[in-house]
Amino acid sequence: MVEPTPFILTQYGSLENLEKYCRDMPKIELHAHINGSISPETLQQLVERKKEKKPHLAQFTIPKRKLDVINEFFSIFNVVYQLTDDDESIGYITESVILDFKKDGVQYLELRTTPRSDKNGMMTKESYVGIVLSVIQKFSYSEHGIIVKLILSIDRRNTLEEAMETVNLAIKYKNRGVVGVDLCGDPSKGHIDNVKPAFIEAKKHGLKVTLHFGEIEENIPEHASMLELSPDRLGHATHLDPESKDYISSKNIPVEMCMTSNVLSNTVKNYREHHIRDFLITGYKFCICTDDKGVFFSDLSTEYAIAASTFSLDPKSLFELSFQSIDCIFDNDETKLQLRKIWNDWYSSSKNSLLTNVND
Ligand SMILES: CNc1ncnc2c1ncn2[C@@H]1O[C@H](COP(=O)(O)O)[C@@H](O)[C@H]1O
Ligand SMILES: [Zn+2]
Repeated sequence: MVEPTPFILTQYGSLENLEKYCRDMPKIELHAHINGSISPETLQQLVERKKEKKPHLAQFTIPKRKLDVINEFFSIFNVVYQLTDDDESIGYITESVILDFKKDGVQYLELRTTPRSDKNGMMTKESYVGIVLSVIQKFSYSEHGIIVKLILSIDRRNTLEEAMETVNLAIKYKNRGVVGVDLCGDPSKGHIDNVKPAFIEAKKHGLKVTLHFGEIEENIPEHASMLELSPDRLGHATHLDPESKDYISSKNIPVEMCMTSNVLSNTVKNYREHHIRDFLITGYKFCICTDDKGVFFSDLSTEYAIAASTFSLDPKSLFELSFQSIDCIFDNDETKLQLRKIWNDWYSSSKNSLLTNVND
């Protein structure tokens, strides 16, 4: 994974130094699905809570392996959702996921999640959003050193009615932490056109839009329709047709890059062939993200370390990548200014000897 290449050893001294540098550096996470980001420890606690009522879940753990095809990935959520099927567990996982990111040095976090209801009407999509937001609102930069915002996800299998319900919640809670909407889910199911009017409605109300885009080659025929929505960011953008490439470069659309997620779900062969390579060459904008740090066992600082060792990125280049993510956030310009100051202060602080060496 993180290789101690001669470049890394020259630039950072050791692998441990690289990992420490990546942890200490202020970071931004813009592509993290709440239910895919639950740590193995938190998942175990959920199993303990539920196993009396649901004994079939007692042995559940997330398997650590590379998938043959990405479709296999989504069945994991059939089980995870049985562990997170009430307001209390949703609040619990939201808090633990935020604390995990904070511990890893994330200072601005956009979580995303698909509102769900349960069969008995105890949890509604609105109560789901309400509980996630109530946890998010507990965190402030002045007190906790992290800003957290929310994106509501629409699953590709949703009907237009379901998608509209999610967008209406996003509109209702726009000034209470929701900054945008997302299209996610099994890329081999559904079609953008089934839910497109919901995204048009979201845009009309000033919400930002991000779309999982080109995760598999079969998604290419949908690209033109997706780009008509003027998305503010794209997720993955692994398989790009020439028109999408032109669009991304001419409009400078940031792409959320999730290396380990792509490699383990087998949409990218290996780290070296990850399309970050092309983006580094062309200068297209991207931000390093995790996608599902719980399912893929890789936190954001590890993703930065993997990028450094795969593409020979020195400390200054890594910092610049993190700094560039500030331009990609969905929150307002005031927050961007605040973050730029925090990042610049960290950069100029002499505390980080690695960076000082590089600057000298
Ligand atoms: C691996 N690449 C991916 N591609 C597409 N959708 C993904 C995904 N990883 C996760 N999700 C989406 O996020 C949901 C879980 O979090 P939430 O219940 O929303 O918090 C999954 O059900 C799936 O729809
Ligand atoms: Zn995703």
